[in-house]
Amino acid sequence: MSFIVALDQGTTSSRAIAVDEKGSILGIKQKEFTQHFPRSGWVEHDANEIWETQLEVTRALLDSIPQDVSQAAGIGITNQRETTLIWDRRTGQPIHKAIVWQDRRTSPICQQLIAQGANSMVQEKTGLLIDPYFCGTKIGWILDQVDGARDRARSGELAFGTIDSWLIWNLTGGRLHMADVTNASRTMLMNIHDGQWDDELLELFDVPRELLPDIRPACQVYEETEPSLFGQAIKIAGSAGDQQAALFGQNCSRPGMAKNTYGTGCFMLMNLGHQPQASKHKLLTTIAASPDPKPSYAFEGSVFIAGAAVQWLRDGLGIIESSSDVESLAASVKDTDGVYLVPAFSGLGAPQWDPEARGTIVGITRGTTRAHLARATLEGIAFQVADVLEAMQNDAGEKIQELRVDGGAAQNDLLMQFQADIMQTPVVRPKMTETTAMGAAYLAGLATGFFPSLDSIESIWEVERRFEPGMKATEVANRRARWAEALKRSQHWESV
Ligand SMILES: Nc1ncnc2c1ncn2[C@@H]1O[C@H](COP(=O)(O)OP(=O)(O)O)[C@@H](O)[C@H]1O
Ligand SMILES: O=P(O)(O)OC[C@H](O)CO
Repeated sequence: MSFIVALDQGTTSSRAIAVDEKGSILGIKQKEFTQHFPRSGWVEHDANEIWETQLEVTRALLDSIPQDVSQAAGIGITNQRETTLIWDRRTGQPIHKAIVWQDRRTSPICQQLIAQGANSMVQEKTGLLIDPYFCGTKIGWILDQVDGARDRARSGELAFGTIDSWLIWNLTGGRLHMADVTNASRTMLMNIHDGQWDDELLELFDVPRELLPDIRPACQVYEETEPSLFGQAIKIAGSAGDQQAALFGQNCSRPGMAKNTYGTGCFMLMNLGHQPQASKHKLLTTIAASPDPKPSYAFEGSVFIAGAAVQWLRDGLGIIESSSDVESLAASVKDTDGVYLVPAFSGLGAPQWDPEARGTIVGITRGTTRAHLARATLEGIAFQVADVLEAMQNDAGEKIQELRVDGGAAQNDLLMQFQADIMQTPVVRPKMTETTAMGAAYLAGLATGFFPSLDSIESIWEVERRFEPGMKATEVANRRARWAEALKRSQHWESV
């Protein structure tokens, strides 16, 4: 029986998953890797460690399943997006650690570009808003900081890539330097209307074209892996940024369908079909993953801190032992007793886009306990998501019928119920929780013919639980007004 391998290279771990033609998972291997925080607001990854952990889990997966490597129909890749890497084409060695999507070091450069009035051109071409989140200013930072890098970039000695590019480069032994179009749409260098690198953007961010990979569709047989890596060559047949892969894995195939992933951050995407609408409410327009050669688009609201706030309760405050303990602790009190927690630990993403915001807790009294803080943390995640949903509905001009959810924190029933209540929209959790990896597996499976058609994958998606909104409208309005006040107090904090 043949199978597909999905490589899911996330912010905190590298994973490999094998899937059969019914969409059942044959095996999963996962390994965490080191997070580097060299300064306040900086986050880096060692790209060699990313590749080594990805290779290790893939080999371990292939060893653990009964099938032989020769039965692997293809590999699909999905990855943390925007994380920026430059390496030497000759040695294959990075010239600097990868600058992670969460990193805020280029905030002053972004503010300068915004002050110059560059935002409207950038938004019109890329669907993005100028922010340190994206690759453009990160590439410039590395080229300016590493001795001789700009000259070497111009002479074609260096290669830039997001993590999809880096994995494919290594999987092919340096034969292929490509980025899939969904990842390329997050660099701030690609025009989403023609799917090409854009000269005006390259000039604005001072990025030499010689650095850049070829842009390829998300669903295509690109190349084969180096035979020595897994004992024999396997086709690399699909690649998408993890949030676009999750939208595809959640079967949000029709315009208006939306999903939200609760991982380190929260990422809500809504299918726009073939129409690249511009947001009026500070959402992003991005390329969606699709087997259709005609480009598909999505609105995205990116929230930087979600599950990471629960990790902070665990590692920073030490008030829970594991992330899942937050649910019982939060459920031990009936409400937050007026406490609001805004988890703006690395600024605010959508819909505020305020890199100067910082985390805030308001409403603390002598009676506040760790349980109230735990509950306020979960509610803070949900309020951010509700703000994004509202912006998305305003942009779309229609109500989103249901929100499909996935990611680590989507397992938290209390959070999901509060989410449905505060958005007044049903929340639907599927049985298959590995939607990101499944999205990559579907892309590779469709490109190789392993999955014969879109219909064959649609039947794989099934509901596990539906959370119906139950809170009274007056209470929702009151809670959201209080949240808006708390949010105001966190904004612009660094520049106050
Ligand atoms: N039961 C839970 N309640 C709330 N948060 C949780 C729970 N379980 C896991 N998390 C959070 O989910 C995140 C991990 O989810 P995952 O989807 O693996 O994230 P990522 O892909 O960003 O690494 C962590 O930040 C963790 O704190
Ligand atoms: O690796 P994740 O799941 O935290 O996702 C990160 C996003 O792709 C960042 O844009």
